[in-house]
Amino acid sequence: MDSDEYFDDDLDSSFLNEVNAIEAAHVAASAAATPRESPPSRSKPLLKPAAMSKSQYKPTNAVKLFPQPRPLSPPRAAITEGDDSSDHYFDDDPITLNEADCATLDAVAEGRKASRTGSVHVHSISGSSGPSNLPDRHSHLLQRNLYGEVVRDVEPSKTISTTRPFQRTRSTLRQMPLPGLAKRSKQWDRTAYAKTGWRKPRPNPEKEKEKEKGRTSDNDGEEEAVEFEQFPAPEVPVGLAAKTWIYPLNKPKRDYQYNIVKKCLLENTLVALPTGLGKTFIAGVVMLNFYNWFPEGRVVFVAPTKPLVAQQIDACHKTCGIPGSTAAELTGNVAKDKRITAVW
Ligand SMILES: Nc1ncnc2c1ncn2[C@@H]1O[C@H](COP(=O)(O)OP(=O)(O)OP(=O)(O)O)[C@@H](O)[C@H]1O
Repeated sequence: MDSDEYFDDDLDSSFLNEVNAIEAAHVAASAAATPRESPPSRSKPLLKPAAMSKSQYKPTNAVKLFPQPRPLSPPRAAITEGDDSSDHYFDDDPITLNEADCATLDAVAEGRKASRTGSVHVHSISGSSGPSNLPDRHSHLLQRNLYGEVVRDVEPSKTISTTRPFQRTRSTLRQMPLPGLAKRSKQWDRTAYAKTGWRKPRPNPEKEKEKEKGRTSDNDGEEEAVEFEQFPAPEVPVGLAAKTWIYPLNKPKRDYQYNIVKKCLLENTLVALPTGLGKTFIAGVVMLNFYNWFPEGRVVFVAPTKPLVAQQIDACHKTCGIPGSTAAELTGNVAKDKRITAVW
């Protein structure tokens, strides 16, 4: 929208001429009071060629320059064609342009337009280090230092490929071992493991000697492994008490218990029964008969735990009638010298 079209509809030409005359008188008075001087040359980008009038200057398609909008714009009817009196509106504007600056602005606008359409080109602006792709009129785009010298890049900039924007590079940090992880020096051999399996640790003779010393020094507090001597199997004196055997009747008679007891008295027997079916009672009845057959002999009952040993002694006494005074409990808590006196 042109600023000259503001007052075209409502104001007639006589009124506008009158306003124009008043404004011209004010401008002449202010010009007489302060003599006008030509503005000094500026270093910042300029917007209007100094040697061009408003009618002569035509901005390109890329850069369209508009004067600063004003609340009161001169009517078109008051200005005759070819009259340069309207240039004072531009003279009041502190920004002026020369041709080189306009060309620079054109180049910037063209660059922006190209970037919107997607065709991005990165030009090398490394100065004298290589041939520049920019024409001479774009020398203003070169980066310069405070002394006006062209700043050189450390490495010449590379052209970015639009077909492959990202290029994979291997990080150097991955190749370095982490501080918490040690480098693997051994590999797991499954075949060797399948052949050998877990191996028991070899006994250390020095440690065994230390254990032996500890056992001899402290016999009361530790459980020791009991050693047994092998004796020949006893021969049953046929014709004496072995001709008869007894079976307690203080509990209901069960045929399987009775048959197992009879079998155990005549042969070596391994009894395998579910729990709670009276194995302890069967063992007590067998021990009772051998107790009667061999009054000077000894019956040894072996159990894996101390409670089972105590349970068997109680069952032999209460169920089978074997006196408890004749029974002795041998565990690891009993000293070696007391074992002989307790049993034999
Ligand atoms: N003939 C029986 N008549 C009645 N009760 C019996 C008889 N025999 C054993 N009992 C009782 O059955 C219970 C289990 O007996 P016992 O402890 O001898 O079984 P067990 O097979 O030795 O058990 P575990 O396998 O746990 O040692 C006990 O209370 C016992 O008094």
